[in-house]
Amino acid sequence: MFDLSDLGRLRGIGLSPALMAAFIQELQQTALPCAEPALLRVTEVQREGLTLHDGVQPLPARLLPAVRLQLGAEGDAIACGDWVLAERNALGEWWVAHRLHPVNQLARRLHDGRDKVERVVIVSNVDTALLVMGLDLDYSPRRLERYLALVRMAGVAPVVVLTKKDLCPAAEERLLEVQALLPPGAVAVAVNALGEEPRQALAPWLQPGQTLVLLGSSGAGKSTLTNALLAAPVQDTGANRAGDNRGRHTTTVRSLHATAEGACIIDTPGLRTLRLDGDAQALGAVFEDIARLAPLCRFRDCRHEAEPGCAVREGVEAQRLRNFHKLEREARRDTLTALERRAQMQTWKQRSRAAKLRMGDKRGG
Ligand SMILES: Nc1nc2c(ncn2[C@@H]2O[C@H](COP(=O)(O)OP(=O)(O)OP(=O)(O)O)[C@@H](O)[C@H]2O)c(=O)[nH]1
Ligand SMILES: [Zn+2]
Repeated sequence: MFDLSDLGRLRGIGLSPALMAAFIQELQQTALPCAEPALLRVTEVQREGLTLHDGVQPLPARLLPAVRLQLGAEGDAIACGDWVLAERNALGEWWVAHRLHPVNQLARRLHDGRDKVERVVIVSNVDTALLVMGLDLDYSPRRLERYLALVRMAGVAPVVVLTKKDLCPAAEERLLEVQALLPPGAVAVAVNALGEEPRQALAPWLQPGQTLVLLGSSGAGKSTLTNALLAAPVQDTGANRAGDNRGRHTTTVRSLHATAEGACIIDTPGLRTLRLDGDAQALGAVFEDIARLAPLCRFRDCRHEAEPGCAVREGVEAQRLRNFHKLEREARRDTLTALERRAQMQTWKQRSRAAKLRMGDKRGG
């Protein structure tokens, strides 16, 4: 179906074997939208057009209206990181004919006045989110909890990178403090982002075909870290745009950088201001300690605020609980549109069905 010689190139812009397998499966169930589709990755979304990448060069493209309409009807949109099938017409213009199902999406909520919330997809198909936080004044376990929750609700694996280790005498203690906030299996590292350290410390997440995004406040060290991980330093990421491809081997689209190891980093402005998409229910699930203790509260519907006999207030650090409540309020305040609410009910139902099945398994075995 595809030219296999393309696959090596696509690997360099994030095509993993797992993604490829998912796409093949999807395409076995879908009629091919065009005769000779090329598999390409979206590296930038503009108001009118898109930039696609074939692993060698950026290609300006447009979305076929039918594709836009269909995505819109599903409350979805094309985003940086998406994989698509596109075809070139007789005029040499690229048109996107099909968007392949993303394995995950980081989305953001925008409030439009009082009662309308818009979901904006920022990036798709991400393997790892590097949560970047400086060990200087930027250091805030509460903010980190927020990032961890938001990223995990989107199904993206977090790795915490504490930068400016060289400037912080308490680096080791803070690393321990952060490790205590992590879900099982997640990792935090402390580095001096100005040196070679990041590449070694992050090697497990930089395998060829991996896609990473960096999240963190301004000044946390995201650009410094990106430069430390890239095949060749990008002097000024902002100046390195699509038109500047001077035949270099590495990708030169502004928002997608290849690392020395063959992973790719997506850097998109949308990720810099963060109010990620998520609901209160899902939030509860990613604060595992709270979820674990809640059934032990005296009242079934305990909100862990002022109720007597609250096991959560007893067992969870006050600041962490306060932060949880804050995030929860935020998630609730994001009033959902009717459409979103229906979609959400559907996932909740599926989830609780799956959970019941799991419980049944446990009891049975
Ligand atoms: N000493 C030291 N300085 C660092 C380290 N990481 C980043 N810096 C410095 O911190 C400043 C901010 O780093 P940037 O990489 O620009 O931060 P950023 O997260 O990209 O910031 P925005 O682009 O505003 O989002 C720069 O002056 C870096 O040189 C580190 O590990 N050690
Ligand atoms: Zn309680």
